[in-house]
Amino acid sequence: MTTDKLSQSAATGNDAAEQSDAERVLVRQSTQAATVSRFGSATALALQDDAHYEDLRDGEQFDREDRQALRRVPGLSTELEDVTEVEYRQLRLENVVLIGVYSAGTVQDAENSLRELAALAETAGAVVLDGLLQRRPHPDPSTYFGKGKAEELRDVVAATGADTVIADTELAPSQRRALEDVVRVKVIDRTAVILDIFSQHAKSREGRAQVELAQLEYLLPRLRGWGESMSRQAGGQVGAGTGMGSRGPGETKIELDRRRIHSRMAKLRRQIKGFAPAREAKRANRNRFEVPSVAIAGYTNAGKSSLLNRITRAGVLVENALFATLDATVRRSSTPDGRLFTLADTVGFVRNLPHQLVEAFRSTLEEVGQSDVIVHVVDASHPDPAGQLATVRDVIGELGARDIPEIVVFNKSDLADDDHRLVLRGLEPNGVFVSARTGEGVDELLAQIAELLPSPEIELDLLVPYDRGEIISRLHVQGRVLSTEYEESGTRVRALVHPGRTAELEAFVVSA
Ligand SMILES: Nc1nc2c(ncn2[C@@H]2O[C@H](COP(=O)(O)OP(=O)(O)OP(=O)(O)O)[C@@H](O)[C@H]2O)c(=O)[nH]1
Ligand SMILES: [Mg+2]
Repeated sequence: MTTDKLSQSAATGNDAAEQSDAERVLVRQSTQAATVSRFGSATALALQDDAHYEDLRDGEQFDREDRQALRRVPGLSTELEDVTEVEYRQLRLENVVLIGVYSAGTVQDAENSLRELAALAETAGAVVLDGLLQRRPHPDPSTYFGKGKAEELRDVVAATGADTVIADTELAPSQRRALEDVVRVKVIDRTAVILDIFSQHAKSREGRAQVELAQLEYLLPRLRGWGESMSRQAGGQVGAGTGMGSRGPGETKIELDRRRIHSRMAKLRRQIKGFAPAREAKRANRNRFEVPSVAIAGYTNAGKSSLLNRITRAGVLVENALFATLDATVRRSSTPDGRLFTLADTVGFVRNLPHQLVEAFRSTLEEVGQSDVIVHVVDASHPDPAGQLATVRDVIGELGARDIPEIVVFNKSDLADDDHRLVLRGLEPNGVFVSARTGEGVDELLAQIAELLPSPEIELDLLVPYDRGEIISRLHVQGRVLSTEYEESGTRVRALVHPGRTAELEAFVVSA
């Protein structure tokens, strides 16, 4: 990563930058229809006017004049006269053009997907200059866009001064190379962007190891491609800072042969396995004391961390960016009737989540698979809540967590008007409308959690000596105390406890 790039992406995390992003989005939202993108950080696409939006809707490329009228970052064209120019190009902020292919009948979906790609690109630190959709039954096997459109794309790239093209679906290595040859700038795909975001954000050692593993997995089949056009274009400095999508596991590693990459991957896998026992121990500890667990799952940017903060005042990073959370956070909370439970924040889901990451982030998502209740957060202000619900449920299914009781939460309900609420109700009649921002619905959510949490069910009659006060407190928190009497030798308690806890209480049981 270059210095420019560093300070640029660092800036996206600070308050001032976020503030101005938010302001821009707010301005826009007040002037546009409710169905328009709410990806807060997708300001580049968002700033484009309605005419442009309509054009995207048609899937047709708008004409040159219109395009010239779009917001542009001033600068020279970066069309390559010669591949050696690339080093110079690296010093600049990445300016990207997005491309997507959709087949008939899925215009809306293609649009939302491209909008989401814009948010992803911006989260990764790029500036989105333009977005082009082409309608065709399948992406062209050789250049993704058809030949004619690929040439038009080359003109758009030249006219906008873009230095990177991002395709909305995963490109075959050969497609990427062929398209690069046509457009003469770097071409990457959605998967590369997501991997890049993860590599920027992962903080823990485990998270970093998992991201590197995912990157290597992605890279492996593309080695030849990188060896040819990319290493030429990028001067071979993949890890050293060719920017988005190529901040890989490092220059030398790229040049390693497959076998050495494989052995690096094996090492990472071992490392990751090594992290598991600590996590397991933590979880076992929770299980031993029978603290039930709740996992907050949901689409990226739905407001999961905000909700966790609202419920537990945890101070977890909330950011109007995708994938703000990449490491699991677990906090304690309690039901209105005082029972303790753990609440886990999780990494956000996204459509077309690179399969390498589904695997790699299973550890974070394990919290979901092992929880007693899943709080499934949906962004009530999102244009495609049904798509979000489906994507998240697919992954929940893959985790083998389908049978875990689920509470659907429509968060950001402060942004949803009555009509929108009606639509959401239709999708999920039992959904709870919540706003992490205003606090609306949070009590109702807590009440529902309390209802679904496994409740203590074994009734015990105990006599607890006065010097074992901690047992009484724990019974209050983890079980349900039915009656208390103070006798000469201790406290006589009738309480409901979880099956797993009876053993440690045996010594205090009063025989009938
Ligand atoms: N208006 C409104 N905005 C909200 C609400 N909850 C969250 N947000 C905003 O939505 C954005 C995303 O919130 P996060 O809590 O980071 O979302 P997340 O689901 O944890 O996102 P990732 O960790 O990136 O997957 C932030 O800008 C929040 O301020 C809400 O109830 N109302
Ligand atoms: Mg989060």
